[in-house]
Amino acid sequence: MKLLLINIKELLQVRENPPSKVSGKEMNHLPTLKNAWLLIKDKKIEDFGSMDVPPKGKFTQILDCTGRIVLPTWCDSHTHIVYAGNREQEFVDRINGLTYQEIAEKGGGIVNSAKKLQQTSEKELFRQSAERLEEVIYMGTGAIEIKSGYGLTTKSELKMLRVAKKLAKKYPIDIKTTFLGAHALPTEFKNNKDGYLELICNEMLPKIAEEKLADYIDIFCEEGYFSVADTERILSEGSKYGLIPKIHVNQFNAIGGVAAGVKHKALSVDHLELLTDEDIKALQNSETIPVALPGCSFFLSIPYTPGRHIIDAGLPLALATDFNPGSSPSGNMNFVVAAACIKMKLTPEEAINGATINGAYAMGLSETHGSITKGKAASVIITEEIPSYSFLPYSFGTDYINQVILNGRLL
Ligand SMILES: N=CN[C@@H](CCC(=O)O)C(=O)O
Ligand SMILES: [Zn+2]
Repeated sequence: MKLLLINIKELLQVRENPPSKVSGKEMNHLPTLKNAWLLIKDKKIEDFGSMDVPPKGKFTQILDCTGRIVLPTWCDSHTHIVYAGNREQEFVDRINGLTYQEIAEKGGGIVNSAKKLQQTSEKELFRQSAERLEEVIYMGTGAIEIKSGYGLTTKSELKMLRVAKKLAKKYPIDIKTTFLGAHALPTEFKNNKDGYLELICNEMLPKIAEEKLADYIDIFCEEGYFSVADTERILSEGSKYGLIPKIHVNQFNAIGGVAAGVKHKALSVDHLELLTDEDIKALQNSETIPVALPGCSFFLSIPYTPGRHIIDAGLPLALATDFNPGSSPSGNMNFVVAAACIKMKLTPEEAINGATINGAYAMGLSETHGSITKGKAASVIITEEIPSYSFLPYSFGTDYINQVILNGRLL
């Protein structure tokens, strides 16, 4: 199967020898090729070039992309799309004056989602999650990370991860999974945090490792949830099973979790709505990538991650949706890119790098995703006819995706 895209107005993120991530000033550079063609062979990118030198040979299908921009699909490195029901009542409660923390203290929040998920069968959980996955695929997401963390019992955490694995089997999108048992204290362990941590370490982790259900280990390092010491313990325990750390940190308070993440060689530290100079220092000279989740800031009306400051400090930055029922019920990476430009003052080039090549890095997919490179996955977005790539974040809220190709498959 050879699929040829011709007359592409502009092919974005074209890299012959792609770096694993881009940092600081490099983030403002988005390599492109105007008036281009792209050749896809089976599931991979075979070649690309200028229409001045068109490719020779026979092709199964030719797509004329006149006026359209083509770019790698979004890499959404932080989601919780496997969940049951929704939490729109909490949304209304917040409009009426309660804070996210107050709602959690009253038994809402993560524990509320856990209650719903525990009562939902695996089949129904799959059905609900598949609907969301299909939605994000058509919005241009070609690789996605999915966390557990709404189970909070061994049975339900396993149920979530099994559903994520089944989604990976059924859909052409690339999926990485993360075990987030330490997302909140379940009601039964309200006054026994150590007991719950024991359960995670002695029961959940061995089972998850045995069934090979997760690539990463995560924890919500935050006041009222898990401390830095808990974080260190869970990350080292996960590492014993080969799970690479990725953490939720600095969402509401900066308590030293970023340095702990770096110390444990976390692949990413996510949220960072609050960031200290010490955090920035800890991240410099590390391989850990900061991940901003502007959809969460928008939805909860909390500060935006200081992305401008992070990039100006020479660091890389990835962008993700945090799609979840409580703090960001949207998996729209197009909106995330727009919000990063509008609210975090990223240039369109920085935002597109954050959502493609750096997103791929934040989910361990640098080798196969995030750029238009020979041999990488043929997962691309074909836009509608638009004047320039800056038009995508500029016209926030409007869908300008014409077609999505995932691993060579035209959807
Ligand atoms: N902050 C922790 N976890 C999720 C939200 C969980 C929820 O409210 O259901 C997040 O990334 O925002
Ligand atoms: Zn999250």
